[in-house]
Amino acid sequence: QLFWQFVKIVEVGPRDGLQNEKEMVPTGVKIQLIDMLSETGLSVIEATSFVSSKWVPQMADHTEVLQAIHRSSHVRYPVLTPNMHGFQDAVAAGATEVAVFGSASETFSRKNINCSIDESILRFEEVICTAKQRQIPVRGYVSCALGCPYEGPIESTKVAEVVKRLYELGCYEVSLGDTIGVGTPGSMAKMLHSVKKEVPSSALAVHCHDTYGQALANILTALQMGICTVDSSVAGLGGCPYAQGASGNVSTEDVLYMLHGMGIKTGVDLSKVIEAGDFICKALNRKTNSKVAQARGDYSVHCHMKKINT
Ligand SMILES: CC(C)(COP(=O)([O-])OP(=O)([O-])OC[C@H]1O[C@@H](n2cnc3c(N)ncnc32)[C@H](O)[C@@H]1OP(=O)([O-])[O-])[C@@H](O)C(=O)NCCC(=O)NCCSC(=O)C[C@@](C)(O)CC(=O)[O-]
Repeated sequence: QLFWQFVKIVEVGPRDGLQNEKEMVPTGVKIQLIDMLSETGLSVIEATSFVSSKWVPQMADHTEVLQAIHRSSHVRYPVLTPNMHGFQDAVAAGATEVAVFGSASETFSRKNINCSIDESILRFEEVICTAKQRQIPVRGYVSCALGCPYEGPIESTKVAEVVKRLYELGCYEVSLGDTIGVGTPGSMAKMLHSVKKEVPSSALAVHCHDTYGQALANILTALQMGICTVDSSVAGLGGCPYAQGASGNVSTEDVLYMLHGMGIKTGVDLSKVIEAGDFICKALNRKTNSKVAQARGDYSVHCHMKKINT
C-alpha cells in the first residue's frame, strides 16, 4: 500500500555526485550541469558545499558556481554549510537555502567534520538560529543511518535521537543517509520505525547509496512507510570522501523510472535528466551508473542499427 501520489526528488548530483571526484571538474561544467538539471522539472538541486577547500578541494569553487548558475524561479538551490564560517560565506555568495550535516556515528562525525556529535549540534544550533533570523530554510542530514564505515551497524535509537535533535533545532526536513549503501529493506524499516516515533514522516527524506545494489528496494520500503522525499544523483554519481567504499548515490534516472512506472508523479522529465547525465558522464569521461540511462542508450543504438540494416 503506497500513500503518495507525488514524490519530491532532491537532486544531489552537483554536490554529492561531484565532491569525491579526484580530478578537478571545471567550474563551467558544474554550472552547465546545474543549468541542464534546472530545465528538467526538478524542484530542488543541491548546488555545492561551503566546506573547507583543504578537506574537499572539489568544492572550492562554491561561490563561482552559485553565482553563475541561471536560477530558475521553480527551483531551490540548497548548499551545505557545516558551521558559521560556511554559512556566512554561503549567504555572501547568495545562498537562499542551506543544509547542515551531522552523523549518527561518533567516529564518522569526527572523520567528516572534525568534531563529536554533541559539538556538531552546538555548531548547527548557531547556524540554524542565524538562518531563522534571516528566513533561510535549513535542511538536515544524518549520515550513517544504516551503518558506519568505521563503527559498523548503528543503533536505530541513536539515529532517531540525532534526527530528533536536528528537527527540534528547526531543520524543516532531515535526510537519512545510508552513506555506504549497506542497508537492506529490513534495516531501513527498523530504522524508520524508530525515527518515525520522534519526527513526522512528512519531515523525513531518504538518501541512499547503491553500493550493495539495495537502493531502490530501500527507497520503496521508505515510500511504503510514508516517506515522500527521495535524494538521488544524476547518472548515479557520488560518494563521500570520508567514507571509504561509499560508491555512487542511487541514480535519479532509476528512481524516476521506478516512481513513474508505479504511477507516482514527480514533475521531472526523465529524458531531460538522461541528457544531463549524458553530458556529465562525457565531461568526466565515464560510463553512467544509471541502469535506465544504459538501457535507453542501448535501445537507441539498437533502433539506429536496425534503421541502417533495413
Ligand atoms: C567542518 C570543517 C570545516 C571543520 O574543519 P576544522 O579544520 O575542524 O575547522 P576549524 O574551525 O578548526 O578551522 C580550521 C581552518 O578551516 C577554516 N574553515 C573552517 N570552516 C570553514 C568552512 N566552512 N569553509 C572554509 N574554511 C573553513 C578556518 O577558517 C581555519 O582556517 P585557517 O585559519 O587554518 O586558515 C571541515 O571538517 C570540513 O570542511 N569538512 C567537510 C567534510 C565534507 O564536506 N564531507 C562531505 C559532505 S557530507 C556527505 O557527503 C554525507 C551526505 C551529506 O551526503 C549524506 C550521506 O550520504 O550520508
